[in-house]
Amino acid sequence: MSDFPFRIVGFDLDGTLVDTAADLTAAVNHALALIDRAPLSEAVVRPMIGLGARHMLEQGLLATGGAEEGVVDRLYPDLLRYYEAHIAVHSRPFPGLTAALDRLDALGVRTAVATNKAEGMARKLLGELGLADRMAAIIGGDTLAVRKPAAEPILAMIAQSGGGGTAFVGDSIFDVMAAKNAGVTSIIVRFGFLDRPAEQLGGDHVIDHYDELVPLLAGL
Ligand SMILES: O=C(O)COP(=O)(O)O
Ligand SMILES: [Mg+2]
Repeated sequence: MSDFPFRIVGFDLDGTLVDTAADLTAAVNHALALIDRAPLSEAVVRPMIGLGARHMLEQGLLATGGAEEGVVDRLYPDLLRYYEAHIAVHSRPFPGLTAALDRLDALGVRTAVATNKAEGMARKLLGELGLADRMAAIIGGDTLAVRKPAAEPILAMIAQSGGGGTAFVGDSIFDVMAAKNAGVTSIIVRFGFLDRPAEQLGGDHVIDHYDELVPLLAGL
C-alpha cells in the first residue's frame, strides 16, 4: 500500500520481538554456578539485557560479588555455549507479534532486525521461532565494528532492506539512541526489558501491545 508512511519497520530482538529473559537468565546462572556464585532471578537479569551477552555476564558478576576481567573472559565462552544449546527453551515472540508482522507484510512493508545479540545467535533463535525468513535483514552486535547505540547497525539494516522511510521498535535506551542517531522514528515496547519507565527512555512513541503497532504507524 503506497500511503503507509514507512517502507521498513525494524526491530530490536531481546525484549522486543522475543521474550528471551528466561533462557538468558539460565545462561547467566550456568556461568555463575561454575564459580559457585548464587543464581539471579529473571527479574534481576532482565534490565541487564540489551548491550550484548558479555555485558549481561559482567552485570551478573557485579551483582554477585565482582566482575574481574579475567573471570569475564573465562566464563563468557561457557555462557555462549550453554545459551546456544538452550536458546529457545522458553523464548517466545511477544503476544500479537506474528499478527503485526502479517499486517505489515500485507501492506508491503519490509521487516528487519538490528540487535546487539551476536548475529549467529540471533539467526539461530529467529530460525527456531520461524521468524528468520520474515526478515529482510538481520544485523547483530558483531556484524559491524560498532553496535547500538551507534547509528550504523540501523543504517545497515535499512540499506539491506532496500532503503526508505523507517521506524525502529525497541525496549532500551540503546535502541532509542541508535534510532535517533540514524534519524528514524523510535517506538518503545512497554512490555520489554526496561531499566526505567518507558516514558523516560526518550522514544517518539510507546506501545503496550503489538496490536497497537500498525494503527500507530499508519497515523504518523
Ligand atoms: O543484550 C543482548 O544480548 C542483545 O539485546 P538486544 O536484542 O535487546 O539488542
Ligand atoms: Mg532489547
